[in-house]
Amino acid sequence: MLTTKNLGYWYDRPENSLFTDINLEFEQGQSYAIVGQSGSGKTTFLSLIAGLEKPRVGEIDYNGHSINDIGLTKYRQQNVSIVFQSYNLLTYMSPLNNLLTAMAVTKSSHQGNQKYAKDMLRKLGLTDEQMTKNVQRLSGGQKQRVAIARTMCCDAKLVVADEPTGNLDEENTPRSNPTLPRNRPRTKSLCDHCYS
Ligand SMILES: Nc1ncnc2c1ncn2[C@@H]1O[C@H](COP(=O)(O)OP(=O)(O)OP(=O)(O)O)[C@@H](O)[C@H]1O
Repeated sequence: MLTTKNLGYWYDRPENSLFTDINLEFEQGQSYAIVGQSGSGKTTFLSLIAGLEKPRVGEIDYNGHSINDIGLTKYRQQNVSIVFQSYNLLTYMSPLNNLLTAMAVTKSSHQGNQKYAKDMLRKLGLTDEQMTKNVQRLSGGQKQRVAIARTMCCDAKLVVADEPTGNLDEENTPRSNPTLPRNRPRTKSLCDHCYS
């Protein structure tokens, strides 16, 4: 379980806090959606629970241990996989090599298993031809699907996805495609002025 305790964050000055006193519990095996207006701090909040940034105030516990005490790098390496808004793919490589590299770096149980990586890319709708050409030659939606496939290959205990379907068409989003995960997210507003 992941718990946030009185979480607060600001970039420049404390009086410009993006959010304060965020107390949430995320249970194992569940999907959650964080919703809010543009600029309300969703990406910032995700970067805190992914261990990319330290909170200014409060604490994040993972299975009863402060992620600060675990060490943010260790916490990330052992538990977290991130689907970034901007994909963060290795642009000089093919989709397949992106997956194989991530599987090696994270010591995935599927490390070195090309068939597993290819099957995952196929599941996400990439053709055999697309998976071996440079990722720079893919569309935004195709890159996003590679980023999702990469996450699925890495045995992560916690997947943090920032607008993972933002560049996908209707057919490739869970709402309209019954073959994609349909876990209904529990919706929570990030802060008072957000809508849900
Ligand atoms: N590195 C930074 N330095 C200073 N301010 C930042 C930085 N990153 C984000 N901000 C500001 O913090 C606020 C929240 O940004 P964030 O990206 O977390 O919002 P968001 O809710 O994810 O937005 P969107 O839905 O538009 O992606 C914004 O006003 C943004 O300008």
